[in-house]
Parts: sequence; C-alpha cells; structure tokens
Amino acid sequence: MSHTDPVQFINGQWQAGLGHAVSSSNPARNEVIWQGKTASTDQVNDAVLSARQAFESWANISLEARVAVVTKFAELLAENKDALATTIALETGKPKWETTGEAGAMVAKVAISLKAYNERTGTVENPMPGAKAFIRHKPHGVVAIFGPYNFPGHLPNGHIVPALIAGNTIVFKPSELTPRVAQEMLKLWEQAGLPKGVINLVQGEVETGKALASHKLIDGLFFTGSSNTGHILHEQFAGQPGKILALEMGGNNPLVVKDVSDIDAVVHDIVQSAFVTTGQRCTCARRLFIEANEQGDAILARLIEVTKNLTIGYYDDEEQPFMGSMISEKAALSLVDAQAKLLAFGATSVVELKHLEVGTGFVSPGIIDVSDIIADIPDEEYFGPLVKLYRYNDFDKAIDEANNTGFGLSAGLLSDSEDSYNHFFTRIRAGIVNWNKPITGASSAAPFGGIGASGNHRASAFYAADYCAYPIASVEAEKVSLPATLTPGIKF
Ligand SMILES: NC(=O)C1=CN([C@@H]2O[C@H](COP(=O)(O)OP(=O)(O)OC[C@H]3O[C@@H](n4cnc5c(N)ncnc54)[C@H](O)[C@@H]3O)[C@@H](O)[C@H]2O)C=CC1
Ligand SMILES: O=C(O)CCC(=O)N[C@@H](CCC(=O)O)C(=O)O
Repeated sequence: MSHTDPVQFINGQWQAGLGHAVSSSNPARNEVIWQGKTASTDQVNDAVLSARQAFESWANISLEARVAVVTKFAELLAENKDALATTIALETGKPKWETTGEAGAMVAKVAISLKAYNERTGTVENPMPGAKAFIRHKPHGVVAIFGPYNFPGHLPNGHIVPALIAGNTIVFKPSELTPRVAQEMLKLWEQAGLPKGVINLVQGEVETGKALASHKLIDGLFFTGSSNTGHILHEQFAGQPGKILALEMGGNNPLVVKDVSDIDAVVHDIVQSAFVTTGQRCTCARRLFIEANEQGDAILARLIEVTKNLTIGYYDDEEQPFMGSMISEKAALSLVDAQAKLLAFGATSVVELKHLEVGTGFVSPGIIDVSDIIADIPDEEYFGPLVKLYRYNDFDKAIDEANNTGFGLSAGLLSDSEDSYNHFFTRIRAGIVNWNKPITGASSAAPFGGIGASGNHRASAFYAADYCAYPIASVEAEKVSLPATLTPGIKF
C-alpha cells in the first residue's frame, strides 16, 4: 500500500493519481487501510472523455449484451460478497452483520433494476390508423455519479446499475472516506467484462468532485449525499435545463408515537429508526415525538433503559454489536458539538451521547429533550445517533411540528389506531411514510426519495430507471401515404 498505487480507473486502465496524497482509515481502530493520490483535473477530464468515447457503442449494443455484463457483475458480487462486506466494515466501522446486508442488497439491485427498466422505461407499442405509435427510451450519455460514505457500496450501486442498463457511461466519484470500497467495486466491474471507458473511477476530495460536476461534457449527475452539497450542485446546474440532475439528500426525519399497547415493540422501532448504522442513515429518525402523559413516560423510561444497553463494538467482534463506530473521529466530535449547542440553547440531556475513545469514531447513542426550545433550534440534520425528543399534548400540533422542517425524506407513526395513521398520512409531508415500522430500511423495490431539501423530485431505487433514460414518442408508418381526409385548403 503506497501513495503511488494505481487507484484511478480511467479508460479501462488502473493508474496512480496525479493530485495530492490521501489515505483512508478504519475509524474503529484508527489504522490506515488505503493510500493513493487524488485524480488531477486532467485525469478527471480524461475520464469524462473516455466515457464520452465509449458511449455510442455501449448505448447501441443490444440490451441483452448490456444485461449480460450487469448479470455477470451480480454473480461476481455474490461470489465476493464476504470480502466486500469485510472491506465496507473495515472502512466505515459498521458491524459485519450490517455490511453483509449491504453487499446482499447490491446483488439484489441488479434484478430489481432490470425489472424497473422494463416496467418504467421499456418499449410500448400502440396501434393507430395507418401507423404505429411507440414509446421508447434512450440513455442520456455520460453521467457523473457521486456517492456518500454511509452505504459506500449499495447507494452508488443504486445509480450505477440502472445507468448502465439504460446505456449510459459513467464517471464515478466515491466519497473520499471510502475509496477502498469503490476500488473493489470497480475491480468487479472490470472482471465482469465492461468495455473500457464505460465506467471510470476518479478518487479524490471536494476539488475532484468540483472538477467532475462542472465538466462541460457530462450529460447528467446522480448524487447521493448531504443536503449542503446537493444544494451547491443544484446551483451549479442552474441554467442548464438539458442536463439531468438527480439529488438524494438528507433529512430531519420525525417519528411520532401515539396510543400504543406494546411498549417494547415501540421502543424497538424507535431504536431501529434512530440508532441503526450508528445514526448514519439519511432515513434515521432525528426527531422523536412522545406524548406528555403516563404512557409516554413509560415508553421513555423503557427507551432510556434499552438505549443505555445497546451494544457498541468492532465490526468483527464475534458477538456482533448493534452499533459500530461512526465514520471518523471528526464525525463523532461533530455530534458531541451538536449536542453541546442544543444544551446551550436550553435542551435537557436524557441520555448523553459520549465520544467513547480518543482517535476513533466510537460514540454512545444520545437522547436530548428539546420540548422547551422547539422554536429556537436549527432545522439541521445531525448525521449520527442523537435523537431530539419532543413531548407533546396535541396530536395535530405534533404533526405541525413534524412538518416544520425544510426537509422531507422519511416520517413515521407508531400507533395502534388506524384512524390516527390515516390522519397522519393525510397531513405529513415526506417521501417515505411508515406506520408501525421503523423509518429506516427502505425497500429497493419502491421509489426512494424525499421532498423539500431532501431531493429534487427524482426518486431513486425502483424509480432510478426514470432518471437514467429519456422518453421518445414516435409515430411510424412503413410507407408515406396521403391521408384519406385532407386538411382544408390542401389540394392534390
Ligand atoms: N437521500 C438519500 O438517498 C441519502 C442521503 N444521504 C446523505 O448523505 C450525507 C452523508 O454523506 P456524505 O458523504 O457526508 O455527503 P457529502 O455531501 O459530504 O459527499 C457526497 C459526495 O459529494 C462530494 N462532494 C462534496 N462536496 C462537493 C462539491 N462542492 N462539489 C462536488 N462534489 C462534492 C463528496 O466528495 C462525495 O463524493 C448525509 O447528509 C445523508 O443524509 C446518505 C445516504 C442516502
Ligand atoms: O436505494 C435503495 O435501494 C433503497 C433505499 C435504501 O436502501 N435505503 C436505506 C439506506 C439509505 C440511507 O439511509 O442511507 C434505508 O432507508 O435505510
């Protein structure tokens, strides 16, 4: 492992970066696990040009030929599932049970994307007098794909697979925090026999991202990441209506509890919503609404108990922990800082989030009561295991407050009352709305996207097919012929 390692994949060749030295670490043990140099602006340009050059033949080979490569990739992923799950765990700090699930979701993505391609962007033929009407779809061209660190395999894969099936070529810029996962994924695409230039990998930090996002020759950009970066990209794409931009961003997601009989089941769904993946899911519950009554007190007491007992540990612990480390010590400290700011505003700590070990991303989960300072706190996503608690008296006011956010990714109600859910569903604003289920763990077989600051109405997962191709309407006849009835004023 050295900084001169070939970590960029451009036009079918592995090559060393020509930018500055970077590395990636296992955040749980603070060990360097990858080194390289960032892609220079020239290398980003080469990657875009190689994708451009590969586009025509990739778009024009048969769908079957493209599907054969993508299917081979799924087979290779399945064969290498354990190795990939280990790398994801090593680089993110997530426990192995979770990263095994992530690698499995990557395999499943291929069949789901094929189904979505056919259902949403396939060919439709309609008869009409003297002609046929067709709806067909074509790929956009060269697309830039940006991935986040929390699901460094599954989420970029959710753009890459449908983009390739549709016939696009790709320049992939993974998170700078997870370059090793990206490199392993690309090696599998290479082995699957993807023609050179069809997928390119440019590793680097923000400046590499900027060079790619601002490149004149990309036809689109598919982004999963923070709302801040998504907004920057949206501004950058302003005035370019011809380019497709799909933004999957964060949330400040509400979970409301009302009238429930099974307290343990409720606490389970709260924990699974707020703390899974050490709170590093875009769908995680960030705001928890519990009634200010006796039942609410009982739920909270049990939640405190269960939260304090959640196990935290290394990705490879034999007895697997519920939570691993956060992505970095920096991320862990930013959560400690967020908690301190809320306390300074007047919030009350219910369970304190603590940084557990210097030099690592380990934190314990936290619950902070903000009921008295609702009006003052910023509408921000704290991307970690810190949930804000609101005690409420009036269900409608709780829903108003749940909607009092610029985001709109996921939301949920835990309640035994169907009427309450119907009322909640009618009023709540979010792209994912669940009843008596955790608000994390969204299905790849459904659309996945949010409103407001969470997305730009280009839902991913099953609907990713929609942003990977544009529709073409055709009316076609084998011979040109005079219509039986002529338009008034035309004489033959
Ligand atoms: N809605 C969704 O589907 C999901 C959203 N997320 C969100 O992602 C975030 C966590 O991921 P991060 O990696 O921290 O996101 P991030 O926004 O920091 O980075 C995402 C990607 O954008 C690149 N980038 C950053 N600044 C850039 C710029 N100015 N120009 C071009 N590229 C730039 C990064 O290098 C990285 O490749 C959270 O906010 C989370 O909510 C995460 C998973 C799913
Ligand atoms: O993209 C898909 O195939 C489905 C969406 C998905 O996997 N969502 C996960 C992870 C997204 C995140 O929160 O980072 C989830 O909802 O837990």
